[in-house]
Amino acid sequence: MPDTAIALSDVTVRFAEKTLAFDCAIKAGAAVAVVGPSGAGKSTLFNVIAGFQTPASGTVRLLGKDMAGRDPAERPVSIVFQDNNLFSHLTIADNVGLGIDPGLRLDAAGRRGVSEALARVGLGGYETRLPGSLSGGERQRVALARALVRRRPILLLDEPFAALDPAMRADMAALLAGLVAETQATMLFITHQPEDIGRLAGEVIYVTDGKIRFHEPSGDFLARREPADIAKFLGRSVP
Ligand SMILES: Nc1ncnc2c1ncn2[C@@H]1O[C@H](COP(=O)(O)OP(=O)(O)OP(=O)(O)O)[C@@H](O)[C@H]1O
Repeated sequence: MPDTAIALSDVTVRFAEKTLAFDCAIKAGAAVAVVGPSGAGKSTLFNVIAGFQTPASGTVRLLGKDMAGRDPAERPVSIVFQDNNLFSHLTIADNVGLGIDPGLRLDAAGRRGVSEALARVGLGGYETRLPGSLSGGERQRVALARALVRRRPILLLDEPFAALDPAMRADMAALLAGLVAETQATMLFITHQPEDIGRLAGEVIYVTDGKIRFHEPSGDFLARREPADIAKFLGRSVP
């Protein structure tokens, strides 16, 4: 596998009101927290990597290959959206099975993969239940199981902890840390909570105003006393 999992060079995204610009290189196997204020461009960065947003210019290379013209399904990426996107009328097993085949034509190995992924996220035995009977945290884990069955080497998680209470946040972080260690996936996750960085990330990308302002080891980021917006985010008193 190439050393660099994700490389964005001179990527720009133009919306009516603003232009966003991304440059970064992320090593294979890295666990990266993507943080920054609301509206900074974090989700757009994910959409560019996953192929839901086509850049106006620049190059997106994943695992050494140029992704120009490749649809999301053709990329080595799984993305878990913030609102987890489960279909309320489908069972949990079918919701996960969609990750293997959008037409839900699963053979025995596929069905076994679904059950294994559910067990992996702590939801063994939930196969026949419907999303409406699950808690927010459980639904989030179903979405994660659906991403896992796709077995893509790059995993993007948009606020995986948002719907979880503090104890469940710690459980989810431990689960994700175990998964990354086991699968050697490259994982990026968006969070608004500094404690998630220390739990899970080796490095931090700080996005503000449509740009990657810092990309550095988690320890360096968590020790920052400036600039003021990061000190505030980290809960330090700002003079
Ligand atoms: N499809 C779109 N059309 C126009 N503007 C957009 C579109 N998608 C995003 N934007 C704008 O681009 C900027 C970045 O949005 P983005 O959703 O990436 O931010 P974010 O950092 O993920 O925010 P949050 O933390 O609130 O989810 C925002 O100003 C947003 O309004």
